[in-house]
Amino acid sequence: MEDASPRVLLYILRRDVRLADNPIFHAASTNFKTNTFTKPVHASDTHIRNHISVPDQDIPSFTHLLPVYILPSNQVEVSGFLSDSTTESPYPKAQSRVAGFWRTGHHRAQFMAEGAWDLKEKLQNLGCGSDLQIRVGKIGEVVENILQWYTDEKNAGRSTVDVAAIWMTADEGSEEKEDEADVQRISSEREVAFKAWADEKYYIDNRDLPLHDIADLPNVYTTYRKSLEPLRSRPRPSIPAPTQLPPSPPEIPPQNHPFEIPTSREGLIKALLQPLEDDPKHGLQHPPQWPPETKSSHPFPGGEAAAHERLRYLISDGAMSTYKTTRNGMVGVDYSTKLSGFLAQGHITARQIHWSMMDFEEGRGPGEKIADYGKGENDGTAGVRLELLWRDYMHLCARKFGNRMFHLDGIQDPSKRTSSDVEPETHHEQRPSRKRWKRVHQSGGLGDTPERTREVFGRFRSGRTGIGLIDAANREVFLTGYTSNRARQNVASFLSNSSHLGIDWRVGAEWYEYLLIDYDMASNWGNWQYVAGVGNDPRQGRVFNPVKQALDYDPQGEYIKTWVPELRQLPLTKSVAMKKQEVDEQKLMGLYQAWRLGDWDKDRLGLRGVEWVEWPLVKIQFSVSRGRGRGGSEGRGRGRAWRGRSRGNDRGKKRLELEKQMENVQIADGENGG
Ligand SMILES: Cc1cc2nc3c(=O)[nH]c(=O)nc-3n(C[C@H](O)[C@H](O)[C@H](O)COP(=O)(O)OP(=O)(O)OC[C@H]3O[C@@H](n4cnc5c(N)ncnc54)[C@H](O)[C@@H]3O)c2cc1C
Repeated sequence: MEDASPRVLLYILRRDVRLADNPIFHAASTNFKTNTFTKPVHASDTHIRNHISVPDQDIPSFTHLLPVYILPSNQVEVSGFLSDSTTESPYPKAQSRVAGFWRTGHHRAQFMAEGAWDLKEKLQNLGCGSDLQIRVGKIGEVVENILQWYTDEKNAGRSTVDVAAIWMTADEGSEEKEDEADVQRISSEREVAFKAWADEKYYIDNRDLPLHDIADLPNVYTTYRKSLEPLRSRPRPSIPAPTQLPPSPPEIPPQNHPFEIPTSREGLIKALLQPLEDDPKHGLQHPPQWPPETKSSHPFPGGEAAAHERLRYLISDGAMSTYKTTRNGMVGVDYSTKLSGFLAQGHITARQIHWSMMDFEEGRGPGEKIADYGKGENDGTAGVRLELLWRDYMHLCARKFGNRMFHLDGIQDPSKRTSSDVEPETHHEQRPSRKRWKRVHQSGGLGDTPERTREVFGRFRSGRTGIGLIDAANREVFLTGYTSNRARQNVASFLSNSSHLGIDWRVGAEWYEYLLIDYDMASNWGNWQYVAGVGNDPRQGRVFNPVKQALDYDPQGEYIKTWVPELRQLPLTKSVAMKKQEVDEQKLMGLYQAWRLGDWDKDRLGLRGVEWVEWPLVKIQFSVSRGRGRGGSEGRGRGRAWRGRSRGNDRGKKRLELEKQMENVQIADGENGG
């Protein structure tokens, strides 16, 4: 006679919070006894894969599915979930290693909660008894508690449930790998089958890469990209969303003491945000304030539904097709896709984005009114694919270099490099000596003091350095959790480069980890390293001149005025003839660095005596002249020539020809540093 006891498949979710294109949900659906799998739901129906080959021995016999989304206590502060406010959390605070910031801030915490709740509702709406459980704690401990609870209940005669297997999706970070190893060990100790599934949220499936060993990954993105072109033919088909799943088990283990899981989306958000409210100012004397009439560039809630809504909009409104010309923008919602947060949490996959673009390119699905509809790959969709490959590349770099990503010198240890690490055409065989940074807890040996470095870093975080572009970007990211790639590059360069602040780049990366809605371990730490010049790329970092960059990418001062409202009333044009206005170069330079404003403007704007105006952290000498070529050189966006030829760049070019006189960068210090 068949054993009638419920057999549970336990699915531990981390950054795979979606129903569609999720191999685990798909396998649970198709291998469940009453398999009634029917129709997929998303636009890429034509490119779906209904059968994924999983060896039979990997599929346990199960009758119920228990999906559990765990908020890991080392990355997300969980003390807001304590059932009794007088109890202490058993876990150390989820704070960063170097600067001690919370590791997950408001913006991402809320986005994650929204994503989890969206999936919970999706599962419930399948109407087959499925649901998502949310738990907090150390992942291994949560799993152990679940297994122990079922054992105890069975021993006490209150339940007949057995856990048949544990499945989870592998992830790249070292902490994630440790959690996976813990779960595997616990499974093995308790003789429960375990399977770590490949993470399928990337553009090119790892199993299709032309790499025998991760050590073979080229250290230069361009080399990697060229080895994979044409990119459009690379992604695997996506997997449809199941319409039916095994039900949740009859008994479900509760959240372990001393925590309690709220029963509403709002309650979940509140519990996540509560510990962060203790110090809403982050120890900053002047935390950024929301500027009047300013809208976020990232107004999207988290979740699979919102991700697909955004994707559909990008395609049907044409923003995907114009991406190449708008991607260097900084103001508004549609200059770039804003899909990064969804990708980071696994609310959507890169190949789903690819297949939706493919539908458009081949004249299927939404977007009929757009000129490029049905005309194959266009500059915009090709540009998005290139970016998605950057994301893949960062994640592969994380695999190749592992924990070295977090070290001050990154992976730039000459003794560990081989000649094949060097990009042949750039002839950078000679590695420069190690870089040094000003440190926040001890002197970096550069005549700096940690007190002064902390003070400067505080002004940087507050958006009060005196450099318009940097201040706008830092205020924006603080208030919204998002800022453009262009802004991020400038900010990272400004913090870490010795000709500007020269501060330990890791505290910048930690600050971003805290703030970013789209924080992704590999993309964040990889990009910071890349700009700081400690990454695998042979060039020694990207030195961006934020004044020249503002002129190229914010030629009308729109971005700076959006986030630094103190400068909004500064007129940037002057009359040169009847009805003829011309850019007032002097004023524009004053917008980019307010110390350059004349006394009359300072008085009029109420900026006289204001610290970031009168005592900027850095003064960049930069002048404008007519009819002369641009001088100097600087980091170009990740070496992609076309990125530099932005819309803003062309406009700026028409109006102004600049001569860069950058040699004279002064780091304001001591008495005039404020
Ligand atoms: C210092 C610094 C820190 C960063 N931290 C993160 C991070 O934590 N998480 C993150 O997703 N991106 C990070 N980026 C990369 C990039 O800035 C963001 O991915 C991008 O701005 C997100 O906006 P979007 O979705 O509109 O991007 P789009 O321009 O629309 O690009 C499409 C997608 O491509 C991917 N992508 C684009 N550029 C990069 C890149 N340089 N590296 C990796 N992936 C890329 C993203 O997934 C993005 O959603 C960082 C960049 C810098 C310079």
